[in-house]
Amino acid sequence: MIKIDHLSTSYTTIDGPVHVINDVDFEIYDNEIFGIAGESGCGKTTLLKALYDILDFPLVVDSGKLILSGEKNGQAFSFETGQIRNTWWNHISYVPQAAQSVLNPIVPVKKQFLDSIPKANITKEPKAITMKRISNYLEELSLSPDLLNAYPFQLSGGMRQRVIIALATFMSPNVVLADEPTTALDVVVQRGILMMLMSLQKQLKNTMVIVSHDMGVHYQITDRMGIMYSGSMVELGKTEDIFEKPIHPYTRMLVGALPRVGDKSQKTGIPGRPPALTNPPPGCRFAPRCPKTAEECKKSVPKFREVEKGRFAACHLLNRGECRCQKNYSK
Ligand SMILES: Nc1ncnc2c1ncn2[C@@H]1O[C@H](COP(=O)(O)OP(=O)(O)OP(=O)(O)O)[C@@H](O)[C@H]1O
Repeated sequence: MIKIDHLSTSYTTIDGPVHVINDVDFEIYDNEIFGIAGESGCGKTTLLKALYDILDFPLVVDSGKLILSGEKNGQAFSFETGQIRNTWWNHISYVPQAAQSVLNPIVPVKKQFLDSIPKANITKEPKAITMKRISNYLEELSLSPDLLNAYPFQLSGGMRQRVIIALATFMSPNVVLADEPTTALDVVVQRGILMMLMSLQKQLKNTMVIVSHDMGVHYQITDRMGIMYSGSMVELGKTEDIFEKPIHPYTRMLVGALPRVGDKSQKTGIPGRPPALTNPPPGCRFAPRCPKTAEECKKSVPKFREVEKGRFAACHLLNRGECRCQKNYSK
């Protein structure tokens, strides 16, 4: 499980701190695919970096912490912010954005695989055995072991993405974080990557956290999801509930903008733009774009709270019983 405990982070810039994650507080459970959605620049990648403990200058934690805990091979573990990096690959791994360009193009895949295995694990067995395990693992993922002798520049984008996912999951980490795993791939390859992630999660029975701005990706593979807006979590719940009964006006507009089979009505985007994180409005940050803005929304920040069991949202309208939407999207 990952507990995100009232986490706030900022980037240090010459013009002062840019507050990107603001009092984010939720849990990601064991054995689930959790999605994080939201417009470009809302802080999805920053949150994922914090989950992976890439909290290096200029990104700093202002308050709160993260706890990664669980059990692996019968052994309980618990790591906090600052310690999580000591267990990279073993308990948590990361498929970064634009992962296809993460592999060194002129180093054979085999060497990159071996380099990714923590030293403590690799010295326990002869290299030939490790290589055999890697080959077997690739075969399990329907990838040819011949890939190990290839250089990344010889592989297609989709194949490089599969190799990165294989690398990230080889040590059976409890948590795999994937940032936009299907971006920049054609739809057929995208589907293959999504299927690969889903079947890996079933096989490893671990937790996957998928960041994507593509609501279709969340609809297809996530069990629960969180919607971020301007550095905060505005809604969280089971994916099917988010699509069927969105609560927050932002989620309603996101879901309402999706094309549906048989629906010929013209789709409109969300008017306006998210506020600059350097100069956000007081109160609810969505208020300037919200069709239901009230005076209260302009003055105070709505609390992110449990609205019904397992369902969280941050909206003043909830107090007035107005934040409900008709069933409009079924899974
Ligand atoms: N190193 C940095 N210094 C200052 N600001 C940064 C830095 N990195 C990111 N930011 C700012 O933090 C905000 C959130 O960025 P982040 O990459 O987390 O968003 P995102 O939701 O993942 O966006 P995208 O979907 O486009 O990847 C953006 O406004 C971005 O400009």
